[in-house]
Amino acid sequence: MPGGRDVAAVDGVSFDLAAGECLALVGESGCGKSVLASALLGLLPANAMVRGGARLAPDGPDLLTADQATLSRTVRGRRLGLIPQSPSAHLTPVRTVRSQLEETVREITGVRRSGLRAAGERAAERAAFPLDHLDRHPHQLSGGLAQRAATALALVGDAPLLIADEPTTGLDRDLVDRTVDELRRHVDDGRALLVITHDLAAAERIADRVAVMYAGRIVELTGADAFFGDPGPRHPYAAGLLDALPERAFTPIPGMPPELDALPAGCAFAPRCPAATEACGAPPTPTGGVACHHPREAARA
Ligand SMILES: Nc1ncnc2c1ncn2[C@@H]1O[C@H](COP(=O)(O)OP(=O)(O)OP(=O)(O)O)[C@@H](O)[C@H]1O
Ligand code: NI
Repeated sequence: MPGGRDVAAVDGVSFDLAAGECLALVGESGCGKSVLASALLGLLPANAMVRGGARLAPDGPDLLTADQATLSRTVRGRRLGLIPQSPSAHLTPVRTVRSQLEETVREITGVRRSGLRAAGERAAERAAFPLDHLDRHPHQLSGGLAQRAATALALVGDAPLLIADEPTTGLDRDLVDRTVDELRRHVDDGRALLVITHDLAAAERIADRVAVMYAGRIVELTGADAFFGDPGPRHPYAAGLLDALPERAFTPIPGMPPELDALPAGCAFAPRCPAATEACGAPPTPTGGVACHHPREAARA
């Protein structure tokens, strides 16, 4: 932070993700979703402090401590793919989309020169990137096209774990559905997907489980069917997110998330929580997937 203060942008987060499973990470802007993704990819700024561990396999290297050479040679793109939140920042500005796709295909899959053009075009098609735009440079692309170019690049490696940070931003609804279906295919082929999204409709369509983040912590982690259906979310913040949807109650959560350098001593959501009690002055211990002193029971029956 400016002025040399430290903030805990992500704190106490723990989850696992199996092959063939999609976990959706949801929560309001600024709650720490992208910082968590960057930590897993070793892409945090050099002055960031990270504690804990993260492994792709029980015998694999710890992603949080692995050196950059190992990460870029053996992990990123091959075992861990990323669809970044700001695709234009991750595309190389001076090269066409075609040349970036072909290079990635060649490096990761070893396709030979004679087959590269066709393989690059197949990669573009997976992300619905129009072939007649392949010879453009990133600055000649709309936000939605840059998003699809980044998605095409990330899908090339068919990595066992794909992290997609807001993969549907800037896309029309039918392209959202197409992208979501392509990502779901990645999961149904036996790979894992961590999808970060504001779009709860997309999360409902794709996820097996849902993790809700608030002020740097996971406040609820549960099955998608239970979350979106019956009995519904148990954490009041998670319930508030769903109630804010136009197709549900369309009632926003009052107030704003706290500043990370001025978190309340107890439950960070208590100042906005309709059900807060004195107990909420102490931090809640996550129990049964919910970090709340007064989780909702099966209230929607
Ligand atoms: N390099 C940094 N230095 C200081 N604070 C940072 C840094 N990077 C992120 N933050 C802070 O960490 C918090 C979490 O940011 P993050 O980008 O992870 O949010 P997010 O949940 O991905 O939000 P969005 O939905 O808008 O993408 C924010 O409050 C942000 O200001
Ligand atoms: Ni983000």
